[in-house]
Amino acid sequence: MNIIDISQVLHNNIPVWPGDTTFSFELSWTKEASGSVNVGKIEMSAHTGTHIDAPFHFDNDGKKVIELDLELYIGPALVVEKKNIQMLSPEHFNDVNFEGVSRILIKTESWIERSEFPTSITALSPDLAPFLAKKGIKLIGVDVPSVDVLDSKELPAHHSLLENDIHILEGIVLDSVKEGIYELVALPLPIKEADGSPVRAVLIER
Ligand SMILES: N[C@@H](CC(=O)c1ccccc1NC=O)C(=O)O
Ligand SMILES: [Zn+2]
Ligand SMILES: [Zn+2]
Repeated sequence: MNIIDISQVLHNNIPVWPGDTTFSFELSWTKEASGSVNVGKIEMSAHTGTHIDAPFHFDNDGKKVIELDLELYIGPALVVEKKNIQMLSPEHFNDVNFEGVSRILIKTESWIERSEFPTSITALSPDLAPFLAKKGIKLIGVDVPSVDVLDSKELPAHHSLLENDIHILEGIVLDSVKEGIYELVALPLPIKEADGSPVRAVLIER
């Protein structure tokens, strides 16, 4: 089985949303101190690295991570390249064949220097969601930290995706992935109350 890891590596210098909790992993007990084991402690924002958004992230009445259907995060996914576009809208997807897939992963390559949080990214136009929903899409993944422009407070793309029943995967790494259909596995952790969750996202070549 050929597995392509499309997850960002979590480390103590991983960039996070400006002002958000920084990522930290440290040993709270060492083998030397405890006499038996190393025990790690993690502190992080739910929106660090490769992660999913639960609707509760931007809608107080929205579903939390624990309520999400795991089927969304396992199954065929189409990878498409859409480079050098500021705002993706339906016209950019006229050439795409959506047959047999309910998940689409977009390789924008608009965040190249991943050691720093980006200053601008390819975002989604709010009218893309109804278009993708008509094509049968239930999950969208992007290689950037957000589906909206970074300074947006209204988050029109997030809301439009939710209204159209499309779930969000952010921060995937598609640098070495070619266009085509793969099996995606990107399961969120069952964190009660969470608005999002880090995932280990992989593509399986078929
Ligand atoms: N929408 C972004 C995260 C986001 O907007 C955010 C994350 C942490 C702290 C503040 C944020 N947005 C503030 O306007 C995401 O889904 O990851
Ligand atoms: Zn997020
Ligand atoms: Zn988001």
